[in-house]
Amino acid sequence: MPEPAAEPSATPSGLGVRDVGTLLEALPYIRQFRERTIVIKYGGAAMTDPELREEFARDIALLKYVGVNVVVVHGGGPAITEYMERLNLPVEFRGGLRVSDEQTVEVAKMVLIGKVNKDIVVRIGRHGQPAVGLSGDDGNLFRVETTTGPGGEDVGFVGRVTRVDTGVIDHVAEDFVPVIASVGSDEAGRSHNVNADEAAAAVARATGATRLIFLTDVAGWLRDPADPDSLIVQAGTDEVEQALDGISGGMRPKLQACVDAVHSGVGAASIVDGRKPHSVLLELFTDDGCGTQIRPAR
Ligand SMILES: Nc1ncnc2c1ncn2[C@@H]1O[C@H](COP(=O)(O)OP(=O)(O)O)[C@@H](O)[C@H]1O
Ligand SMILES: CC(=O)N[C@@H](CCC(=O)OP(=O)(O)O)C(=O)O
Repeated sequence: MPEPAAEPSATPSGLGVRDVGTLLEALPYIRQFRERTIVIKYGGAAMTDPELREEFARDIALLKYVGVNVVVVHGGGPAITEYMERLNLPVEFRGGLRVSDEQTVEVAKMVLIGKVNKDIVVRIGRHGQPAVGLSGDDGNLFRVETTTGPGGEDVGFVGRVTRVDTGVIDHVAEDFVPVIASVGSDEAGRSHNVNADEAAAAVARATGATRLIFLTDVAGWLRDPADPDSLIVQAGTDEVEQALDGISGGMRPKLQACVDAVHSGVGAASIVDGRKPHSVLLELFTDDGCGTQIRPAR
């Protein structure tokens, strides 16, 4: 069979005009985000599929390479649940937060810091940008306070981030990509489990980030959670606040985190589909973006 004819406008490298167009479209955004801080919350499906994990690491390496001060904050809820079940420990969520006794916090720390964090660090490093793993305890990064669920439910040792000391992030980010696991301690040194969406918003706020991006396992904020085509492409913080009471599951802490971040000066917060390869790059470097973007109220 004859070889398919090359696109008439293809260059000797095989790149077509359309690909060059994508690069040109990205250029003003690369310029806009150069030397700016962008916080990426990593979790959900993008973290469970090995191929997507690799693509994510490559995208983060690329961002650092083009001069973006990229900071990764990660969760790993499904991995914690898997280990809890292996250890025959009960798994319970209230208001989107894991009910965490002392043993649960211990498992969360082992899984997030020991396993998930190191996996991300190794992958980004293999793509040419050395990364450094941190938790809320490193360099006194987070101070937390015991919190309750959204309806005042007792959830045990779950922490609300009350202070972020960005010193360690600033030092690390000079040469490395900081990768932060969402655990921290209170004033008395007691370890707490922290919802990673909330940790990401706290980091974005404290670092004065230009953008905060959440990767998740749906297309974004859906008007109807059962209808994947009902994506809300853009919303003001006021619209999110009006809708919050009616939103269930993990989308609630995510949208709350978007609102908190934008209220505290982050330019925009986005929720993008982590099942789609390169969703972070599409959101940052294309005119159409990808997923839901939350902006200050008009
Ligand atoms: N209106 C909504 N739009 C999108 N997802 C929603 C909505 N309401 C509830 N959800 C649920 O929120 C989930 C995403 O939150 P979560 O599971 O915590 O994500 P992650 O693990 O990626 O942080 C979705 O898989 C979906 O089941
Ligand atoms: C208090 C609380 O719920 N902590 C979360 C921390 C991990 C997390 O948030 O992971 P995802 O972002 O992957 O959901 C948990 O234990 O699951």
